[in-house]
Amino acid sequence: FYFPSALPHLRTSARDVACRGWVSVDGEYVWEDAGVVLDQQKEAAVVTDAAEEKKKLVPPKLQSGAFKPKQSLGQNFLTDQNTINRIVHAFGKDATSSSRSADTIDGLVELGPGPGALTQVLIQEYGTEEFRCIEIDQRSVELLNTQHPGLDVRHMDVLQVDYPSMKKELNGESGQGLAVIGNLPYYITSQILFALADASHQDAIRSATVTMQWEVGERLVAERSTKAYGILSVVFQIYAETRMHFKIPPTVFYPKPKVDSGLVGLTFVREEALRKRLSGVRPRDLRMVLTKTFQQRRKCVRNSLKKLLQEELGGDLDRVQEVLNAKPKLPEAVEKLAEGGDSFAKGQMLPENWAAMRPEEISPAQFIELTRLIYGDEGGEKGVEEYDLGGKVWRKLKHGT
Ligand SMILES: C[S@@+](CC[C@H](N)C(=O)[O-])C[C@H]1O[C@@H](n2cnc3c(N)ncnc32)[C@H](O)[C@@H]1O
Repeated sequence: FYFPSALPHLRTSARDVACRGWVSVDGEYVWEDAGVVLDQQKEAAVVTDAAEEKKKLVPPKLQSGAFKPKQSLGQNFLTDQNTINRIVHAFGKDATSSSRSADTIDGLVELGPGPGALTQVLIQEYGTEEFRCIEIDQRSVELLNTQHPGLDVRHMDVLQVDYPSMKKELNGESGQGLAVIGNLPYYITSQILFALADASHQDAIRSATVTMQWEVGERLVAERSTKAYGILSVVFQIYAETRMHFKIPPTVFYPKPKVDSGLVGLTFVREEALRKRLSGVRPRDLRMVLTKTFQQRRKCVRNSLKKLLQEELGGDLDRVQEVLNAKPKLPEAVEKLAEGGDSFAKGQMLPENWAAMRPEEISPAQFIELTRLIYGDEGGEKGVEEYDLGGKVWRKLKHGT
């Protein structure tokens, strides 16, 4: 940032453009803004090129002293317009990529808009009609209501959002699903992501473009046999296509976090495709297998699953041995998919020595087969097209009723 005192030689207007930023006053940070910005933005309205218009935006001004960031709410506000624009651009790509047919976004949800750095660009690009914001801090709700009167800002905890209802509200039963964006509060990143996975059981989520601590992002996109590979990798690589867009340094936030961040994009597979991937395996059984195996990631799955199997099979040791020596076999439907070239189904078969493998060596698709060996599947009455995938499987129960 540049500050007026450092730029005495500039013409007033040029200096005013440059002198916006956080300045320390009496040991407290306040947002300094020269006041000519709004006029300049009005002038910019004559520029017809949308990208050019975005460049003219500046992160929102906060009333000095009125909105001190709260660490307890994970408040690290974006202060760099270029980063903000890049995040919104990546969001557009995630929300319209491959697995969904329409390329228009008809339900947009921002999680934790704070003072509205992303919000104002999103409004410029997509309008307010099909846009919802979820924010727990009343100060931000008031600020956004004043600045964007047409916008629907809900004062609530992001972990209590009912995404399927919101999808119905915004785009009816048959819509494309919600496109989610957020510079997330890092203290609840994985709970937010798991809530999205749960909502995707009802086809409510189309995509999520979210910032997070760099290391958490690495786990989401990690390949097997790497240090970062774990439960997050398995779950989200089954439920979505995941990508790391770019690294975000601490310097573009106020206050600066102690860690690097990353922007991660998830394009959720549609419910129908998710059912094909799970092929009758219940998500809650998968969760149990993942928890038990990754709890002891150095051990082979034979050892970590023995106890689970004993519990499940009422202590019958012969049955336990039988399952641990079982030869994997794909269900017919999955075999057909694999023959037809479905790349997920192709990689689903477990090798014969599966019990001697460590969890980090087992791919997301193979974890589905491992779960089938332990728990069986819903091959029964309802068939794989209809069985209940569950409402709150992945997210911690303590966060909801
Ligand atoms: C990292 S800040 C991002 C703010 C703004 N989007 C930006 O980029 O400058 C996270 C935001 O999430 C909000 N938040 C924190 N916990 C929340 C919760 N449980 N439910 C809803 N919003 C929450 C904070 O108040 C804050 O505004």
